[in-house]
Amino acid sequence: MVKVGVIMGSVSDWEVMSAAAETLETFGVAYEKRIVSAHRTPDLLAEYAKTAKSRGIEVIIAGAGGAAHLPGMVASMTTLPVVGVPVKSKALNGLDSLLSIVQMPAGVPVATVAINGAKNAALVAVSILALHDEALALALEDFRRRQTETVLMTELQ
Ligand SMILES: Nc1c(C(=O)O)ncn1[C@@H]1O[C@H](COP(=O)(O)O)[C@@H](O)[C@H]1O
Repeated sequence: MVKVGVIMGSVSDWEVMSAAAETLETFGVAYEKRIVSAHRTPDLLAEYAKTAKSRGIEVIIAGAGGAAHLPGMVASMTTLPVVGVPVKSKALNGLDSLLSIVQMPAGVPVATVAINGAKNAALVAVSILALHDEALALALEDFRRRQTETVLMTELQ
């Protein structure tokens, strides 16, 4: 059953957002990926956000660039946790994306990761799901252990 919704404002975001998909696949988390835009497909956005919970989605990862209203608008229409990924823009290097996602008014949160931080967005989703999934929790601990080992074993040339 699909647990995570990975949505993005444009097909052009996929280059960045595919890292979230790959990470979810590594952990065996079922996800769906969709293009949904607050600006270009506002009705679809409302439908997606309002039906996600009843469809069994537990976390939404939303990536967008520039005037990145998508994550905040989704968050306004669901009580599911929404993780926002500011996608690096050409004009302002993603600072516009970051600020428009992170500066939410109190009461409607978007958990915002770094510019192009799609991998970390997936890891946030995994850690949320792991709260009630023992196997996933063990896999996450194992991931962290292996990551630490890799750093400790790395020798500078
Ligand atoms: N920020 C948004 C939204 C939204 O927030 O609803 N919809 C599309 N976009 C963004 O526009 C950028 C350029 O899109 P195009 O490459 O399609 O012109 C993308 O990074 C997308 O996320």
